Amino acid sequence: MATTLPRPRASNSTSGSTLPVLPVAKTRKSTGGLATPSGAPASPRSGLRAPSASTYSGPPPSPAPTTALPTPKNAHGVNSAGRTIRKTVSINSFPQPPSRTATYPSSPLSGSITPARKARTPQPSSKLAHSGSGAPSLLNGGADGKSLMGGAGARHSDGFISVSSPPHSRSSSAQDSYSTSATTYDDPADAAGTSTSDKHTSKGMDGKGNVIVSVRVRPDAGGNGNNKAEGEWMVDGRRSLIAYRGREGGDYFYGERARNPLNVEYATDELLDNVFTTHDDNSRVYDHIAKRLVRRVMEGYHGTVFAYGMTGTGKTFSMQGTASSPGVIPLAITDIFSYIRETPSREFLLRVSYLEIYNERIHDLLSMASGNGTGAGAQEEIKLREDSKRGVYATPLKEEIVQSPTQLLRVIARGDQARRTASTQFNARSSRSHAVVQIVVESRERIPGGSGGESKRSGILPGGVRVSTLSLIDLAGSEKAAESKERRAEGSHINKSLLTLGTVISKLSENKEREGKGGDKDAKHLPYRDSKLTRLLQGALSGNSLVSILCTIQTGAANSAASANSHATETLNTLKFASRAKNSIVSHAKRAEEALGAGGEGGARVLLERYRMEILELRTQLEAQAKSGNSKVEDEEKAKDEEEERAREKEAEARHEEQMLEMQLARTALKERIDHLNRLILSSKSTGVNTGGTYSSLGMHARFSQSSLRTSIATSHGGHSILERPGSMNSSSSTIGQRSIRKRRSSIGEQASNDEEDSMGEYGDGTASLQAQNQALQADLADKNRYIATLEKRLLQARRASSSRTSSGFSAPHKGIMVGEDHSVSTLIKEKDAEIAELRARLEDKDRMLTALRNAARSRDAAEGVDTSRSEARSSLLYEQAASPPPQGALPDPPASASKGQSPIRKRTRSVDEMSRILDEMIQDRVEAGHLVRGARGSVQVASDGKRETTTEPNHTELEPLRQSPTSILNESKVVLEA
Ligand SMILES: Nc1ncnc2c1ncn2[C@@H]1O[C@H](COP(=O)(O)OP(=O)(O)OP(=O)(O)O)[C@@H](O)[C@H]1O
Repeated sequence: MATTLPRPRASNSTSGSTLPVLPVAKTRKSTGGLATPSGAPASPRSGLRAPSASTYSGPPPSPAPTTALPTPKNAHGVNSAGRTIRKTVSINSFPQPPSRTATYPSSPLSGSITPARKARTPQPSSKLAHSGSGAPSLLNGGADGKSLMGGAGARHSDGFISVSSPPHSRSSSAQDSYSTSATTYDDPADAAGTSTSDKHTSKGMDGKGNVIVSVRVRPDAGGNGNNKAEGEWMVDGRRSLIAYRGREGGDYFYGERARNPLNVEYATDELLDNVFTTHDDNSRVYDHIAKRLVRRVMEGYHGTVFAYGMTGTGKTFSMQGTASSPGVIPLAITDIFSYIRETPSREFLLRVSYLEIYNERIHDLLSMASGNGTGAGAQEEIKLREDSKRGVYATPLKEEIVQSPTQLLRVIARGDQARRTASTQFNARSSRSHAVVQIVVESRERIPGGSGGESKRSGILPGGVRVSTLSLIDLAGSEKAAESKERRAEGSHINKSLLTLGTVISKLSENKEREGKGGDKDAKHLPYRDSKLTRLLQGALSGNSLVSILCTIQTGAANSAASANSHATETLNTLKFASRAKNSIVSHAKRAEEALGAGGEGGARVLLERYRMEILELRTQLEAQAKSGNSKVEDEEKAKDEEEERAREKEAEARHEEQMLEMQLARTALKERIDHLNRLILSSKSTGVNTGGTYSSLGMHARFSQSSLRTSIATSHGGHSILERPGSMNSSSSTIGQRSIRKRRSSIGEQASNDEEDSMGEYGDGTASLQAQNQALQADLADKNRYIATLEKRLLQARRASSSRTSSGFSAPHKGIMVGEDHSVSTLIKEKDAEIAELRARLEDKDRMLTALRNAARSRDAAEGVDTSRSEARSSLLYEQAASPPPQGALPDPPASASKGQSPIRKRTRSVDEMSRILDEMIQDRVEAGHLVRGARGSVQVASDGKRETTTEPNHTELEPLRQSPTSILNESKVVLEA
């Protein structure tokens, strides 16, 4: 837009300008003191405080702006009260702007100012007449705005200003800053004739006026800017002026003065820019209209930013922006998180909701499936409620807690997707609903010391939770009747709600006017409930929050004159709305009170408090768990150790038991063995067995073969002839018989003194001797049987133990030991089996011996009745057959009487012979089997060591080693067990 400002004229006449005098709007009363009369009492500076020297460390402040400001040549137009009385003002009345290259002080709204910049003397631009007021404004005070996008955007307000955005500085405090609240709009409130300056000064005195109204001009789509309609408009961003030269034209001034006595940034009464030209980008717009407000919200104030304007004029573009030029919403989000990052003294919780009002119905954009509101049908109806703490709010509404800018942007983008848009005559993607993003900021003070302190929290915090809300609203655009029915229906709802908004603002203005006049307390009814939009905005409009209204217009128009006219009318309506809003909304926003605990505004809604409590609770639980966990772990370890110990003990016990059993078994076996051997020894010493032993020995002799007998005799007697000569069996037998008798005689003789009975039995009563032998053998048999029974019992025990050990041995960890033990046991069993077999064999022998003895006894009895002569003959034959006289010491010569008849001695001799023969046969069997070796002098020996055990008949020779060294046998058994 090639708007050029006319050169300032000497007088601020309301006419005579190069441009037609702007028509005086009905409601418009003053331009707000566009020209500040020289020395006018209503100087914007009035009431300003000088920067505090104590707080200012930079270069000396610039001279008082008033001195720098050119004195307006016409002081008229301001009545005695300082109120602008001009109804209209021609743009020609503006002072001559400085040259295009003039550098203006950076807008305080656009960022912090370096001391050098601060010290800069206001340039002529600041001398421009304006209607800035001195009303302090929280929104203007901070003035730390700097474009997050780099802030390098040059101001090309119609080519007049080229100012780089000052560097961004978070450190510049927005607190306690003030700004003038200015309006150029002659609204009804000014009807009383008070000068704008005065009015704003008074506003500044009462601390109100936290409202920013800005106007943004959208570039023409064609970009030529040469059409007639556009030519009727003049936009001076530097002076925050929009002038229309068409019908019902006028000047609309939106400038403000920034004052910040507490902050050196704004040492002077600088003009704040609230009119954005087609060259201003989103970043700059954000810096001026929302940055400070966002900061205030972070500090605990409620804030509302909304874009108002005709369809297609750039509301959505300003609020959302594009990827390359983010709008108010994304930039606010960035600033919110920057603030959190740079405020370590507090902790924050953010939750966001996003709703739209479409056809007078509220829809939750975060609960809807994306796709132009297609999911709306499934939604529960959302209603507006009001309570004293929260004001008016929509419910039920989904709120999402967000932790990063990206997350927050994503949530909002999701809502955007669900928002209803449609193509209209003026906008290919026209928003068909009012969209409200609400970001709830909860914050609370943190205990100094960071996380370390946090961990020491006891749940009692120094301050409560502050809850503030930032509402970012993109209104649907007002529009003329559309062609489509649907669009018309939408349009009528949109228009109705916007009309209600306008009405509310008008009435607010009227009320304010009444209040100003003092008396009329019957405030006009404010029709907030006439539309969902006004109802939702009720809190903001009634002054509970800081408000920034961005009105978007488009000066260019469609080609036709008719559309140009209607467009101009719409634009003028927007401008009027902006002016009225500026003047009527009186914000008395206060920092939200800190809710302590679960009370206050927060109540259940203050999630920060709830989460904090929950965290504390969980932390306590965690600590308790950790403690119990530790002790549990300790207990578990202890229990485990104990269990292991027990298992080890058990195992050791079992092993010990087994070992004990083994040892016991071994001991028992050894005992048995010793007993057995002892029994054997004892039995070998017993009288009967000893007798029998002689008997046996004789028997064995009898059974020797002749050859062996011969050899034996030859060996024994040094080759006596008696053995040399071949003899019959009988002779041999006789000889043996003689020898046996002799031996027996000698043996008996040896023992005669010890055992008379035996001697008697031998030589006196043969029957008695046989009986004794029989008894001895039976005793031996019984002994053997007992031993067998014991061994069998032991064997059974050993087998049982072996099977139990084998079964447990597989599960036991020490299988090797068990296997070894099994082996030893099996060896033992084998040994026992062999022993049993041996004993059985012995038993058999004994049986046979018994049989033989019985036979012998029977033979003796029979012999008693046999013919004596025959006996004698046999006897003589016996003696005759002997080749030589019996050796000395052998059988004694038969007494003479014996040969004379049947004497009992003879009979006995015969039966003894019989027995000897039988015994000889038995011995012979053994010898032939290789078990025995006939020794010299008729003794027998075990054939070898290995066979000693298997000797069927114990005799002196066999038992000798046992008698000598029973322990050696024990050792031998032990070795067997250990194998
Ligand atoms: N300042 C600007 N610079 C460049 N393009 C702009 C500007 N303002 C608006 N536009 C463009 O104009 C078109 C309409 O803008 P936008 O949709 O923001 O209008 P609107 O006021 O939201 O309309 P509606 O009320 O119908 O939704 C878009 O294509 C947008 O990119």
